[in-house]
Amino acid sequence: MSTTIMYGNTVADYIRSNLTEDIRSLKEQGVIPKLTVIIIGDNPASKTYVRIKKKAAEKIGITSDVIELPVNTSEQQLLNHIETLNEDSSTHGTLIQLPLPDHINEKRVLDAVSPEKDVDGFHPINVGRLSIGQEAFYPCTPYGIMKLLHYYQVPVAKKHVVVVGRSNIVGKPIGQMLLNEDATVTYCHSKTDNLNEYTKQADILIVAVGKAELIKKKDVKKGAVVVDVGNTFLETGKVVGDVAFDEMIGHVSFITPVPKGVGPMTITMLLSNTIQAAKRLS
Ligand SMILES: Nc1nc(=O)c2c([nH]1)NC[C@@H]1CN(c3ccc(C(=O)N[C@@H](CCC(=O)O)C(=O)O)cc3)C=[N+]21
Repeated sequence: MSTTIMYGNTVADYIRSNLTEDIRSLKEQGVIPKLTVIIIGDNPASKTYVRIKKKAAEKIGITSDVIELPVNTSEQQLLNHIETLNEDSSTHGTLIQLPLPDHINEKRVLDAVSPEKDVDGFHPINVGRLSIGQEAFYPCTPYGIMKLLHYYQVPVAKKHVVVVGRSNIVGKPIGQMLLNEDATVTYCHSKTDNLNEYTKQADILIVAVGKAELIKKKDVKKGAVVVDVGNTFLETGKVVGDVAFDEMIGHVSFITPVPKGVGPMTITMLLSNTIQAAKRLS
């Protein structure tokens, strides 16, 4: 079995070069797309991600503002910042970096972002629109996975997709996007008994759990397509996914690596959503 590695960074470069065209035509109309990221506290992983987002935005010509707030910021202060951004016509996308500190209610905060500027696709309006197949901001990671599967021409209709993980950010929405493309979808999660009885049945296996190398060769059908959404920083500084990658080579038909797999696609779809927001708002 020959294994194709689905490189997100390659697809990301391709999509970003198309986005550059969109930015050029927006600029001709006098619109400079702008993304504002709010980060609270000093979680090192969050800081890394925010740095990656800012750099990627500026590289293709999206203005990027980062509002850094101290860890003791109150929920009300955060809501005030969000309200200011909702009213600010120079900002098209607002992203609240997660996770938030424990004293802040995530739901109230995400609900406060204007759905028109919700480039993360986390507002209930956008979640609802996705679930009934309407146009919406799609959450960046699952949206990026769909683009990756399309780019590598992986057929989805009628395939049995097994999603491991049921987060609002990845697991649930990727299942819905695949359902919208006529896949048969099974969700597994932390309370699923005998997980590998399900994973072994997958034509396409999406793993979004956050446990380093949870999924081994014995858990995956020969010739399956594997998408690894994990991103665990080991103490050695290495980043690994939820799938034991090396064992899968020669066993599966397609697989995403970590790093350079889903991560760069997430960032790319954030840029794409920001440009969409700028187009719709201007
Ligand atoms: N409001 C919000 N929106 C998010 O989209 C969001 C978030 N909060 N909180 C955290 C997660 C995580 N996330 C990643 C983005 C890029 C990489 C990425 O590009 N990773 C590189 C490796 C990173 C490295 O090498 O340091 C790669 O996979 O090649 C990973 C993870 C976005 N998230």
